[in-house]
Amino acid sequence: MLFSEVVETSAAVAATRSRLAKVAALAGLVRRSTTPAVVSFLVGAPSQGRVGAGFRTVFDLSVPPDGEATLTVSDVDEALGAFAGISGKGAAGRRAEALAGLFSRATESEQDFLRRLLTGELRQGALEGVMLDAIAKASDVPGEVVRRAFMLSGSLSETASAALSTGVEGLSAFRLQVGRPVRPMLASPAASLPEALAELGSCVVEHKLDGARIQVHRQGDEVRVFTRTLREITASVPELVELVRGLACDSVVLDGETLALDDSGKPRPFQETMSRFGAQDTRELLLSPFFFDCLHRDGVDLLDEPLRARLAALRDIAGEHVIPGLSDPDGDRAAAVLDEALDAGHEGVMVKSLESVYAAGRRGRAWQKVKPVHTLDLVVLGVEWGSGRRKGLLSNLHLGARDPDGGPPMMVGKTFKGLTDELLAWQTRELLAIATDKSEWVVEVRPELVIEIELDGVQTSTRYPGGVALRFARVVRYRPDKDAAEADTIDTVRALSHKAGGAIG
Ligand SMILES: Nc1ncnc2c1ncn2[C@@H]1O[C@H](COP(=O)(O)OP(=O)(O)OP(=O)(O)O)[C@@H](O)[C@H]1O
Repeated sequence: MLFSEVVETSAAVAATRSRLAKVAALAGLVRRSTTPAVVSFLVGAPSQGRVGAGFRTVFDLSVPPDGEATLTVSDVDEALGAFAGISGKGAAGRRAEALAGLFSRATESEQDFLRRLLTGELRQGALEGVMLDAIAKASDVPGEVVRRAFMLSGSLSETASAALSTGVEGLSAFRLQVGRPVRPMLASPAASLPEALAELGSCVVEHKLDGARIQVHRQGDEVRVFTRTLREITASVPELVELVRGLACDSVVLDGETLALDDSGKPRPFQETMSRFGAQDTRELLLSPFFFDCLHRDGVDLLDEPLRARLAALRDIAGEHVIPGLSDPDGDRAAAVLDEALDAGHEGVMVKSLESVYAAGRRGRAWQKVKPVHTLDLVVLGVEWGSGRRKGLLSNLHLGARDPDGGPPMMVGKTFKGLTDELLAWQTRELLAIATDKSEWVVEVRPELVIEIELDGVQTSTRYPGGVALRFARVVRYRPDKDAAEADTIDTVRALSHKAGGAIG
């Protein structure tokens, strides 16, 4: 298949706002291609990862050739694979040469696509859901079956190949594999604790800790740790690896939360926990794990077992490292668990149906979160230069909600409240690094950074494109553990405006 077909389909998908049209265009291409790379290219996830700003000079130097598109998808896939394999002395120069070689064979629109693909500016992160529908359509397999296979494999191209070649049978054979992370099960907000209890019936009420999600896989002595976005962080968290190696089992997959505690056992700020996952080694701050689920134990998959059975396995294996919780409490005792969690400095509680299976990658009603403070995770679209005490610093943030159909995020408000001096300095540095346009007042940025915003409510607005605006928004923190494809959608924001007077709390 010619690479230009991928480029054209991508442009067609970007140009339409209709989800059905996007699915149809993607399905057409997936049906005609046998190369898994097509799927990765279309969702903007090249297998060799992204390149840094240094490569911009290569892009600038490459002269668009005249003439026909001749590059095939395999040509590009091979070239990028070879590029990723270059390492050692003088690697930077040789990598630049390899890219320049690829670019010299590409047409102008292909060069533009490659440039955006490699720098992460294709902005198609949210296309994942649309692509799953397209794979289902292209292979004539029910969407549910495709989605489950993807959640278990974490790979869109693997899912697409299996769907096209072996259909339902092949996809149903996908199993959890110890060592390969699965998409975490997610929670929905509860209206209130009593309502969650009434809706779920037999349930467990657990502390909701404010740390970072971890998924731990152990096979024999080998332990691997992954984040919420399935990024491997094994090397950064040796104390967790050591602890899991000491548990009494041969193989296990555990889901949980990790955070740094202070001497009195209270959680330290979220930023400090996240700093352990970065490039810097800040190991003097030890992380503690709190597990809340067990997906596999000694050769047996537990995903399809009810939570009651998974928790029994978890308590057996992880004992003192299990998150505090209470099964089948009455209303008063559940309220006491919530008070206890808040007193301990945690966010609230999770209420989970004890009969529910582990729905990987799904945000259903089986897990409900109860927190007194309402927050949204939004994408930073731009930021205004500060004045007075904040002169020289990027201050007033432009906030966007995700378009669930893969379009660009929609602005829903601005805020400069809640930013500490430290955060102001940090965001000035980080936002300038991803700037796409700078004027005297505003710096526009690539919509990549997710920020958690506390708000009093949402009101209808004619000023913003989504028709809604945040009321009294303030910054809680940045969310480096989430990417833009996981930010809250415009539908979630709009739903808040339907609450009485738009006020929440
Ligand atoms: N007992 C618990 N059970 C499940 N998750 C928990 C628990 N305690 C803390 N968590 C964390 O809470 C998260 C869900 O709540 P919340 O919506 O506040 O977090 P989020 O990361 O903003 O959103 P989400 O993960 O739902 O997209 C989980 O992903 C997990 O990291």
